[in-house]
Amino acid sequence: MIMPTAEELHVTPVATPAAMQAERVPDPCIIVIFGASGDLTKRKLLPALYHLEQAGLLPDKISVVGVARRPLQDTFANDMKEGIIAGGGVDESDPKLAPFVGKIQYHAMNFDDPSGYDALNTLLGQIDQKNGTCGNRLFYLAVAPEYFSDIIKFLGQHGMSKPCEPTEGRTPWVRVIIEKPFGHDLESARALNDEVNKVFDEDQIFRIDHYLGKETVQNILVFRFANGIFENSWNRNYIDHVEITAAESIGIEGRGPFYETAGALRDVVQNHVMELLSFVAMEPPVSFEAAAVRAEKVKVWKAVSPIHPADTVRGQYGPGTVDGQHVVGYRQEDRVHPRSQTETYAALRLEIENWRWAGVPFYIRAGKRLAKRVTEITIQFKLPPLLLFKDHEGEAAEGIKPNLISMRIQPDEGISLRFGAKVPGAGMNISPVNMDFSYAEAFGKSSANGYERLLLDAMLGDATLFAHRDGVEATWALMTPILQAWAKDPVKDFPNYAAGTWGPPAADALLESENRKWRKL
Ligand SMILES: NC(=O)C1=CN([C@@H]2O[C@H](COP(=O)(O)OP(=O)(O)OC[C@H]3O[C@@H](n4cnc5c(N)ncnc54)[C@H](OP(=O)(O)O)[C@@H]3O)[C@@H](O)[C@H]2O)C=CC1
Ligand SMILES: O=C1O[C@H](COP(=O)(O)O)[C@@H](O)[C@H](O)[C@H]1O
Repeated sequence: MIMPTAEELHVTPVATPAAMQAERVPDPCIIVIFGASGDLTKRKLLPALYHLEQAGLLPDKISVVGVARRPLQDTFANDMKEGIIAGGGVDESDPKLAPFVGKIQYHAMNFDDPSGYDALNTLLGQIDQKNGTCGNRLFYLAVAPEYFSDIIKFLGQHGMSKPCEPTEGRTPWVRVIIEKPFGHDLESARALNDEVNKVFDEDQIFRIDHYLGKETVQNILVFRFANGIFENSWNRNYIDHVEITAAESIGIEGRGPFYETAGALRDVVQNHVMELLSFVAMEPPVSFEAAAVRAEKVKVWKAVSPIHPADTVRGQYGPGTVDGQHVVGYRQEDRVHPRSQTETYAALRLEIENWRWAGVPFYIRAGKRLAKRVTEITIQFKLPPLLLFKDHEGEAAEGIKPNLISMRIQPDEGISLRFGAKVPGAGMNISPVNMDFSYAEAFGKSSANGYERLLLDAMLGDATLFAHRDGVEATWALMTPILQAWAKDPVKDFPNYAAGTWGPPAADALLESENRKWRKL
């Protein structure tokens, strides 16, 4: 039988989205990193770019231009080399290292000085001529959020936001990656979106959330939508509740001034945790194209009922012991106010009002200086309707526990399924056991930090794993009323948890009032 072609059927064939193509090498380009002497560039961005180079995923013709204020021309490349070695676990003798470092250069300017942009533009033009980077630019704003607007505005004013004319059949591109936090509440996020959209078209803008670059986060969608057995029970009929924990054992790592204006809700809940929530709760998208995935995520956030302040908990760490070391409390950290009201811990309960999730509580907690570093999503299922074996809990057994799926985002990346098994012996005793998948065991490696994948996607123009304007505003719409309620109601009991513990007792009470408990991690 002769099958009609897509054209004859009047359907547009769906190209494999860039995010799903195995071998993807971007066009020649210049990556311009604003904030190049900062912590993020050295610890994460340059090591990530180097890992891409090692994997053969960068184009041969690529240049990296670091931009910051201090005159670092003589030392910058070497500094970045050290960052790649330390942050990327790279051996100094790696033969690709020196040639890669040779592609990095530095441009000193003040972000608010217009003349610096003219000089930068000239430099980029010269690099194009010399290295054949074809006018393609990826601007990365690895800077404090107060600089986002200025840099965007000046790029626009200096004609740097628009691609140059196509030559030799090639259409050059200009893209911008904007770091988080994208705004500090709904109003400021909207204003920033407006400013950015005045200069760049939406398809040029890549709002980064590095959680989306993590393999384990992307795997939530694969687990749900590439397997036939889970999705049927992924709803209110079978699921009792969902927990999302993003626990860190580190403190604020010298970022006092930033953290004082942020706090846990803004720093990780509005972005990383909301992304996890959307992946766990979304409906299957019609394809893995950026627009389809983003649309389903936004539907989840918009379906969340307003979160009542009584369903939230704030915490701040006091002195304590982490990994056997005494650590200071938040208020004693460098450049933190001695009576700071900033929360280093946030927990909340929310519900998603749609057909799939109505009535299922989602409990979320995130914090610094907790007992251990672990990001995990737990899906707790309902007990079976008939407890056939309830009279058979012998001494050797732990009893009938609900099924759990736990997705370990990091560390020890993997997924496990808890179910009841018969304890060997004459009786009919039941104990919980686990079926476990570990990334390290299955694939011989655990996941990278997320920046590799996202940098590559931005160079390829694939925005699937980046936040869209609507999404950013939808998550801020959820967080802003909580922030406003907290601001009106100063806390009297901070610090209310000791460093190295699991957070304030009120977070336990949030679940206990509904006869539940946080899973022990
Ligand atoms: N660090 C991290 O782990 C993470 C950071 N982020 C986000 O990334 C962004 C950058 O963070 P981070 O690297 O920690 O910040 P840093 O404070 O370490 O770096 C700031 C950079 O901006 C430059 N800079 C500041 N003011 C000016 C100016 N007026 N003109 C020119 N350059 C200037 C500094 O240059 P100079 O040294 O010359 O002053 C430096 O290169 C922030 O938005 C942060 O929220 C997001 C996730 C994780
Ligand atoms: O964006 C941020 O994320 C980190 C946590 O990222 P992870 O990949 O190490 O889990 C957090 O420490 C930081 O405060 C926040 O700004």
